[in-house]
Amino acid sequence: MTPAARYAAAIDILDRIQSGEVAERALTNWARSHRFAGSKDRAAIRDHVFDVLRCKASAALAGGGAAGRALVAGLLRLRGVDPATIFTGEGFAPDPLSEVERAALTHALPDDIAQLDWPDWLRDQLASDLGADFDAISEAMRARAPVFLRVNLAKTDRERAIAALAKDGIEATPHPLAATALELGAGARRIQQAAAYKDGLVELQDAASQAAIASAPLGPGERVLDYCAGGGGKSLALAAACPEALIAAHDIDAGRMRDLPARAKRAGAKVSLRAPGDPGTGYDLVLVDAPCSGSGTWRRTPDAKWRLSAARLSELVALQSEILDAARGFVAPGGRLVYMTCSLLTVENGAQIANFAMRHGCEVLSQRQITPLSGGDGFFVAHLQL
Ligand SMILES: C[S@@+](CC[C@H](N)C(=O)[O-])C[C@H]1O[C@@H](n2cnc3c(N)ncnc32)[C@H](O)[C@@H]1O
Repeated sequence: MTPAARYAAAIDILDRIQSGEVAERALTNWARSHRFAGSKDRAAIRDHVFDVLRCKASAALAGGGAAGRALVAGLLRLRGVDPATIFTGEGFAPDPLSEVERAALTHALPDDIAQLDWPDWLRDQLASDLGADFDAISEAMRARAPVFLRVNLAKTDRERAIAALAKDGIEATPHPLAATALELGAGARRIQQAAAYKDGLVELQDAASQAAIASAPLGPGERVLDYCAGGGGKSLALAAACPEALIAAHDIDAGRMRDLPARAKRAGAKVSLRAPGDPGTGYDLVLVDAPCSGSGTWRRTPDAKWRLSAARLSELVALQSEILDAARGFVAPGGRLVYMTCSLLTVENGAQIANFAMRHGCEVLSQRQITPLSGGDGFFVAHLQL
């Protein structure tokens, strides 16, 4: 496909998303009905769609409308590319711009246009929560997120992992957020085919998650429960950080942990699985990586940004509070609770923890809000002494 034809495909897919289809499904359905598109085409089209979704409101303003054509033309304009060079109508390129469309592309844009790319109902809350960093974070959230790896210290070290990745043509550099973090450059898309990945020397994990795990040092023989383990990313990171700790993984949905045994085998990690509703008790440390808005990860899942509602956020806050109360019961006397979210919102983070500490009269040992200004996702971690 030509570069312009890929934009035409993105317009088609954006129209489907704008009419209510979930982004991933719209991309899959498009690929199924356009079998001629190769993997490079599909990757480029996906990038265009996600680039627009990250900046959907500002692209709509710049392009003069909310349909796929206006969104793509608006994004090109925001990037300093003349949309007329893509909308040529030649081959499979989008049809030429009409006069009305051209006129819509000329009006002036506000200086603080990045602030538009938050849901309207959430903007003031985020502005208040993020304070002086609001503008810079608004801008950062409109760019693609880097790809990060966690070096599996149980099998290798950072320098050897970098050398192993280089053999497969993948460029990796240490990232300051965590001692285990590598940021990928050229070749990042091939990571799952790389020997270093297949051999468990590295895992895909955001640098901010790695920093949060590094803040929870474990001792040999300590009993740890990863209460909301999901796919097990945090369990594996804990096991790599302290192979002598006894890690148990639990999730209310056993299906979410389906791949964990295979991932643990590849990583050479020992993680025992608990049945849903039977997490066990008497743990030295209970980790709650809670279900949340995901607002810190919206660079990777921009569709979710526009789908979150105020009602859903309230439900999540109530669920986090219930989960924390339940998790408290699994901690041994004198043990610790570590709470994490990939959210930027105080209501899910600092306020959630302050309420919990007040309800149960426990001490907040530390808390940290990581933002995309550090390079990784937005992430929150708090340590509580019970
Ligand atoms: C943010 S995800 C966890 C991600 C995971 N820790 C990782 O690193 O890949 C939150 C998880 O909490 C689980 N969950 C939701 N409600 C729960 C509950 N009441 N008790 C335990 N787990 C729950 C969800 O099934 C989901 O897998």
